Parts: sequence; C-alpha cells; structure tokens
Amino acid sequence: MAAILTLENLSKSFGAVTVADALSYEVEKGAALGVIGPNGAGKTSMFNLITGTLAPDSGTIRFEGRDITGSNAAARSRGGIARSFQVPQPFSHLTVFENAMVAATQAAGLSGRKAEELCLDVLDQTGLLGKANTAAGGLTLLNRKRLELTRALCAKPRLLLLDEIAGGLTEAECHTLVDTINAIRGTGVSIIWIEHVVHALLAVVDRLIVIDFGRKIGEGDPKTVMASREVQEIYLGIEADA
Ligand SMILES: Nc1ncnc2c1ncn2[C@@H]1O[C@H](COP(=O)(O)OP(=O)(O)OP(=O)(O)O)[C@@H](O)[C@H]1O
Repeated sequence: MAAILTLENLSKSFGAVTVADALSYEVEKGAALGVIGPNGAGKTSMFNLITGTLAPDSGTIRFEGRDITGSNAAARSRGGIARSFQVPQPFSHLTVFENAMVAATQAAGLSGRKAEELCLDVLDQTGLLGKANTAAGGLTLLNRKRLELTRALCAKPRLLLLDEIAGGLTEAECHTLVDTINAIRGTGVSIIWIEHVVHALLAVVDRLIVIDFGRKIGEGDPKTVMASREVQEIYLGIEADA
C-alpha cells in the first residue's frame, strides 16, 4: 500500500537539545501509527516538523509522494494535514460552531452552506452537536478535546495528527474518545497519535514507534514494541535486568 507520509533522515536541534535525530519512518495510507516516548523526547517537535511550524536542519518530508519539506504550514494545512494540540487552543469567546467554522473556512477553504454542512457533520461525528452554541471557554475537558478533534477534522485532513488527546480524561471518557477516533479512521483518514495513555492508543493503532532523544528506538506491532527491552528500560523507566 502507498505511503501517505514519509520522513527521511529528519534532524533538528535547538542548540544542544536534539529533537529529531535522523528520524525515518513511513505511514501507509489509511493506517494509524502510535508514538510513545518519555517527556521531552521530541514527539511534539516531530508534529511541528510535519505541519511545517518548525523547519528541519536536514532531511525530507514527503506527503502523498510529494516533497513538502520546503512548503509552509498554511500550504500543508490546505494540502490535507491537520493536528490537535496537547493543550486545547480554541477561540474561547467563540461558540463551538464558530470555532468549527474558522477551521472549515480558513483551513478547508469552504464558504457559506458548504462550510456549515461540514461543521454540522463533524460536530455530529465528534459528539459535540448538542454544544454547538456553547462558548468554547465553558466546555469540560472532554468537550475541549472533542473540539480540538472537531477543528482538526473541519480542515478536511487526509492525515490527522493527535497530540496527547486522551490525557486527563476519565476511563469512560477515554473509551468514548477511542470510539470516535476509530470511527474517524474508518472514514479513511490516516492517523499519527502521540499518547501517554497507552491502553487508549493500543485500542486504535496498528503500529507503534518509540522515540527517545529524537531517535526512533523501536518500531513495529504494538504488543511486541510494548514488551520490548527498549520500552521497558526507557519509556517505563524499568531496568531491564533488575
Ligand atoms: N522552540 C524550541 N526552542 C528550544 N527548545 C525547544 C523548542 N521546542 C522544544 N524544545 C525542547 O525540545 C525538547 C523536546 O520537546 P518536545 O515538546 O518535542 O517533547 P515531547 O516528546 O513532545 O515531550 P512531552 O511528552 O513532554 O510533550 C524539550 O527539551 C523542549 O524543551
């Protein structure tokens, strides 16, 4: 199957801090890739590199076979890459519907009836339709996470990047979110999901990579990767030979 995203030897440092170290991997079209790794490993920076808010020092990013390394964030967003942020970033004074409309008009380039219809469809999908007229600033954590998803989906992405969207949710809320993400995936959208809530991640992804100090230190089937020495030692902080 064709790759939707390919990273080739992507490197980026901030002075002595390396956030991407010859990072290479592929995401197949329609696949869901999970990303784990310790705090500060460079996971969010990797999303910044993919979305174009951060420029790599070297390496190449291909989206649907096209080299996008030199294109700016707005072009990548219009081109089909959308993300959610670890800390939800809605326009708090606008309603949920208005927030969705900002994404539909600015990122997806729709207007009028077409934009409204997309927003209503997405709000239905993310379970926020009943809150369409609520100010974003007054939402619960789960609903703020749903709004992050909504805003990303209103950009009509073919690749959706999720950054720790399950953090802080209750078990039941996590379950709801996992169902929603699986349904999104069912529509053909490819997903890369950075998540510390591993059981939520494993309920969605079919492949996992482990990142530490910007390096990919593990990759493969999620169960095998979770049981690996690298994950035991570095991600879970357990001495493998203890
Ligand atoms: N613009 C920047 N300038 C300088 N240092 C930065 C910048 N962005 C990130 N960093 C540093 O790069 C490192 C990696 O940060 P990043 O947020 O990518 O990690 P992360 O794996 O997403 O961590 P977490 O799991 O805590 O979200 C951190 O030490 C961070 O302080």
